[in-house]
Amino acid sequence: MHPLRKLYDYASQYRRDFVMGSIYSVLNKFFDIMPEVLIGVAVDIVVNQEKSFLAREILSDYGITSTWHQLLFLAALNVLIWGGESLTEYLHHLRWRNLAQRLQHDMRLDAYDHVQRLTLSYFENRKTGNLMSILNDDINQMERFLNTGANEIIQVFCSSIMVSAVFFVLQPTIALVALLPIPLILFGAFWFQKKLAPRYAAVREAAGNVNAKLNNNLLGLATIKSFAAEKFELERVREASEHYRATNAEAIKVNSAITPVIRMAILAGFTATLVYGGYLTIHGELAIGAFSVLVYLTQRLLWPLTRLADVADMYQRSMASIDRAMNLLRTPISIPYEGRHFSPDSVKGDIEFSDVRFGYDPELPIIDKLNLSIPAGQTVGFVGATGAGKSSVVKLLLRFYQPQQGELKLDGENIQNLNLQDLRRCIGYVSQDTFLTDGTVAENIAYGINAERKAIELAAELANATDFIRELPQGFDTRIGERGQKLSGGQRQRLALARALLKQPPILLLDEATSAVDNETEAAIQKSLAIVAKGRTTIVIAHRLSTVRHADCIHVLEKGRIVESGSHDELLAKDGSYAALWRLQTGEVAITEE
Ligand SMILES: Nc1ncnc2c1ncn2[C@@H]1O[C@H](COP(=O)(O)OP(=O)(O)OP(=O)(O)O)[C@@H](O)[C@H]1O
Repeated sequence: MHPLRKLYDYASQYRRDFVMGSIYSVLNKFFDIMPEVLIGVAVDIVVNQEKSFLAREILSDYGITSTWHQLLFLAALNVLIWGGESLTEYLHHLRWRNLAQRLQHDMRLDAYDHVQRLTLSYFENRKTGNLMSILNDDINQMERFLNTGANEIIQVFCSSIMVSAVFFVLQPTIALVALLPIPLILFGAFWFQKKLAPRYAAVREAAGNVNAKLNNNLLGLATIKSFAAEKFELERVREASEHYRATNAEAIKVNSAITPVIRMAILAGFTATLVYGGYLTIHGELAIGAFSVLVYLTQRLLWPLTRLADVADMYQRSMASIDRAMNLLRTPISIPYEGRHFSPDSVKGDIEFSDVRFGYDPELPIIDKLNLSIPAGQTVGFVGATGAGKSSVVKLLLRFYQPQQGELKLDGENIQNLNLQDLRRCIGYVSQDTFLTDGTVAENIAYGINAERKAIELAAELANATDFIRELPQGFDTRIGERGQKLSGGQRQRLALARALLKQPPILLLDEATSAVDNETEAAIQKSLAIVAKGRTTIVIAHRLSTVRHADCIHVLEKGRIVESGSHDELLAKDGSYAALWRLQTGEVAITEE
């Protein structure tokens, strides 16, 4: 589908603005062309006086034939026309620019809203910087197009038609001569446009790549510095930027050729009018007034066509951008949000995995035949080698991903039938890579909810974060920098934990939530969690076995399958891989604790 068609469908609520903007543009062009016609009429009045076209055909009915009155009439008409031109100029600018502003605002918000709803796997195959460039540059380009480009296209088109009409009325043979270059010009413009389309698509892609590179590097500055890789990265940015320059150069090469080609065609039309029209006038076959109108109008007809180059350029750039933005907006959301609404308070917390099979690549399952039942209120631990699939299990529960086979149930209902946001609202999730925003400590703990200061402080207390928060310059009101970079890893983790606890969710998912804190702090957190976890279903993932040893049940995962399950003591008694891991971590021999 053509990008304009996609835009038209998208902007259905703005169709009135499109129509009104177009009407004002057309009227404005009409008023803009009229002065040239009036010049011809003025010449005609001066030359033919009482026998002028105006006197004969229009004013004689009203008894106005004197040259002076004709000129006064013409002057009044002139004022009206200029007034009309100024008014429609104001109106078309107002319409188009307001439309551009409102549409870019809506589109940016819609696109962002849509991007937020896309599944995580969508982002894994794309570069953030590229998405940023769609949300910023491409939408801005669409704004520029509507600001000026749409009006220009309409006016170039209108002036061609209007001037051609005047030509045919005045002198059809000259009209033919003068208009002869137009098909050539239009053909040339379309030909160039076709050449430009893929080039501008490549330019936008290259711009996205530069953005992606810059974005990635700015996030990884500490690593770049620690590897003294500044030069290496500069080279990589240079490569991306050079590619952008080169693709743009390709487009410029084509674009720059348009104006000269069009100019030559215009020259042919103008010369023909001048010579042939002059010849007819000298031989009395064409009135002087008509001749002067034709000469002026040839300019007016053909000259705007040189703008075709810029218009075609902007059009193609904009189409490439609109296409990218529209495609983003039309990307299907593969995990739908819709489903049965429910309140977190109504959730008991029974979780069941039955025969679940899942792989990020469906051909390569990393979880297979997973059957697991977690009764409401229990605390369950997941341990196992790195890459065994522990995090993937909780991500399935959050419906970040969809299993290829089997079912996940919450309180006996397939989670696919539940409203996605309601499901997530009843889960407190602390991920391995905590995301903190550039706000205060309190704002970060109360992320996404309205909470009183007392509740925030209590959550911080439970996450054993109060001591370090009090030592910050403004305590709970200290700003922690982008991604919380002014805090240590362990401090960040405790804020993330406090944030999950503040929600008081019926289900808690803690994925290595305390991996970065020292043993003493962890022990303190464990004590709080033992209280918090009462009445909640809690899943704890940890490499440090001391984190999960008090869980009601511990599952050992290997290559996406549960190979051992039981309490800490039962697993030690089994003397399997859990017991071996315990020995490795503690140096203790495999004896059960009595
Ligand atoms: N987004 C992803 N796309 C493709 N493969 C992935 C993705 N996330 C994880 N994997 C792969 O899936 C497997 C399981 O990963 P998962 O994160 O579930 O392991 P884990 O047991 O939690 O590991 P760790 O203890 O290191 O956190 C790994 O082989 C990993 O490489």
